[in-house]
Amino acid sequence: MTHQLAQSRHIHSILNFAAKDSYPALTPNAELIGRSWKRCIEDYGMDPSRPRSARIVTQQTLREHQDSVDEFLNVARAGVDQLYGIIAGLGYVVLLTDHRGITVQYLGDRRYDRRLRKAGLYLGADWNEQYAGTCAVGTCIQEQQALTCHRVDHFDATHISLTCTSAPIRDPSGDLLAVLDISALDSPNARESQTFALHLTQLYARLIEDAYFLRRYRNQTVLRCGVSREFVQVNGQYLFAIDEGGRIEAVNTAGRSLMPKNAAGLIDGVSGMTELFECDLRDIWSIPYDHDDQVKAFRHYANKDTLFATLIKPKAKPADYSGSVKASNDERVPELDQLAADDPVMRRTLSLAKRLRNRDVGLLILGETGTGKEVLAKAIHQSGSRASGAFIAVNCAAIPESLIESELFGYVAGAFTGARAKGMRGLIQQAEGGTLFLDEIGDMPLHLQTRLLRVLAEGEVLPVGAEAPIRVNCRFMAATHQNLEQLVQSGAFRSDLYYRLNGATLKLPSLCQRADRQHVINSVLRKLIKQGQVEDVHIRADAMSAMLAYHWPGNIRELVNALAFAEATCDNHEITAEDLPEACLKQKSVAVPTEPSESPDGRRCLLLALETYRWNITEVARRFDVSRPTIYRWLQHHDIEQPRFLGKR
Ligand SMILES: Nc1ncnc2c1ncn2[C@@H]1O[C@H](COP(=O)(O)OP(=O)(O)OP(=O)(O)O)[C@@H](O)[C@H]1O
Repeated sequence: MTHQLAQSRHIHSILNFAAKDSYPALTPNAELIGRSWKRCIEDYGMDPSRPRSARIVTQQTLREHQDSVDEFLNVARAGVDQLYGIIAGLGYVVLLTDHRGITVQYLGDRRYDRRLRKAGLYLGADWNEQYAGTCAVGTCIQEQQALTCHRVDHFDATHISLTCTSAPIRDPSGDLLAVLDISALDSPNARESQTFALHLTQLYARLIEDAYFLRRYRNQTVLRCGVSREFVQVNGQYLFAIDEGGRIEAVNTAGRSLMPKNAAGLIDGVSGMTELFECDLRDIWSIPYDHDDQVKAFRHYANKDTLFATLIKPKAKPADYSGSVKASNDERVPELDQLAADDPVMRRTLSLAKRLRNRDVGLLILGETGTGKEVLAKAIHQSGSRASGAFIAVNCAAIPESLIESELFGYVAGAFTGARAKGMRGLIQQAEGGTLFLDEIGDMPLHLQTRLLRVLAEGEVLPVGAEAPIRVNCRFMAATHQNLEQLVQSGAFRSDLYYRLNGATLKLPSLCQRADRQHVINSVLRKLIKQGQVEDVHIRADAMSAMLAYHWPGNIRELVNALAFAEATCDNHEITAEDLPEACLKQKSVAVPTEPSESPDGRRCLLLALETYRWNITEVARRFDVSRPTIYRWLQHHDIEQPRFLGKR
């Protein structure tokens, strides 16, 4: 049959499907492929009689996608190379896409470059289902499971000679991180020819996922379990990153299958190893790290299966954290590392903070109120070369305008009525040798911005009433929840001061957007216990589920208050959902909505997405599964103006 004839038959069978709503062939994937075809027709409005050519994104877009999974790609490369070594001779290519379906790593035979590129089996290819129709990568993203999309399983007639097999790779919080795919331009008609491809892709997806898990938790003890004593050290499939109290910080996909879940699919009822296995803490810590027989047997509480476990040691900490000017993002810096677990935005923020902690560039920290801007500034100060100096925090919004000047710059004796007889050293001088943190910098009056600029530009301060300036040597960090660029545009903030302060921008996501919310909740509680602000309590799973679902408008500050409240009201040292403030139980998360409704939450949610994707309307449209015109309609509806300074994307 000619390719053209095959294409027109395919189009006919899809039109037939659309009329009858049943997938034609009896295949193991029939239901799943049928669901995807339906999405293509009904949700994405695709027309099967209009095949589309493969789409390769621009170099710039590709780089943005690669940058966002940079650390993961470094780990994955070895797995992709190995897999390609196995299948290259069989005519396959290997694609690794991010969770949005953009191919960010690729290996294929250079001799067929042109054909492979044309077919979309290439670096930068967009295999999102909404663009490419039913295909292995896109449908794997939608269905969150491994599959083979063989020849006429594809929706778009352009792809019906391809055979493609994909498997999901998840991050340690269980969210989809990437998709591993092997594809070939031509293949035998029989679908069974791809059974091996499916197993191989799933195996390598797991190996890459686990390598990334071990990399992310290399500074923590990992309990590795498996069903075979002999294989547990080389291929124990269940991984649990644990803290010194045996509490589970993270779990890989296989490990998650051992955990009890509630109706919403959230891990429920278990927060520590001793609740999962019939053992106590001594049993776990008595597994010898450096011994011939490093394996111990445990029984699972629920299914009574015996699993064998081994411990993987945390990597040793470097002897000296301070002093080195060059910090790589791999380096462990405890003050900073403890602020986040596995959230991509926080990882980028902390990696930048590590690189810049010993430099005197101005840092601008952006985030909603209560997201921990001051905590981050302090951690940077404490982990940097100015740690022996003072950390002085000034809230520009909290000091009355009439006092800011004298508070910041100080004054000399007799400078004004009511001044202290001996004069006063201002906060800038008090930060000598250390760090001055200017919180809510957007509230600084214009005339004081001019004076502050002089301090930053010339390194000297002129106290009120003084005749000669005094040299100062401190680092400046500033923070705001406002849009400083917009304030600059409107003339309310000096642009020269903005550029001085903004040597680098560090972003803090709101708590409801963070993928490591569970880690934040646990670490805030541990900190409160350590500081003696609350007694030693344990969070029960129902309370944890409620807290994970709540949208935390007051961010970590609200979390601190909620935990303190819950500890005060709970019995038996155990926080249950009933002990939480009422608000936590009423409102659910707005972090992953399907559509911004007319409510204020809908507006907030749209704004969050716009900010997350830096006003890239195409990305935001993709995020909500709608078209670009719909996003523009929503902007109009919610009266949201696109900031001019970003220009059109
Ligand atoms: N990682 C953390 N661990 C424990 N507590 C934290 C953490 N981050 C923030 N907090 C607590 O949350 C509260 C708010 O933090 P912080 O003052 O740093 O936020 P902020 O963003 O500067 O707030 P604002 O914009 O209102 O000034 C404080 O009580 C702080 O101790």
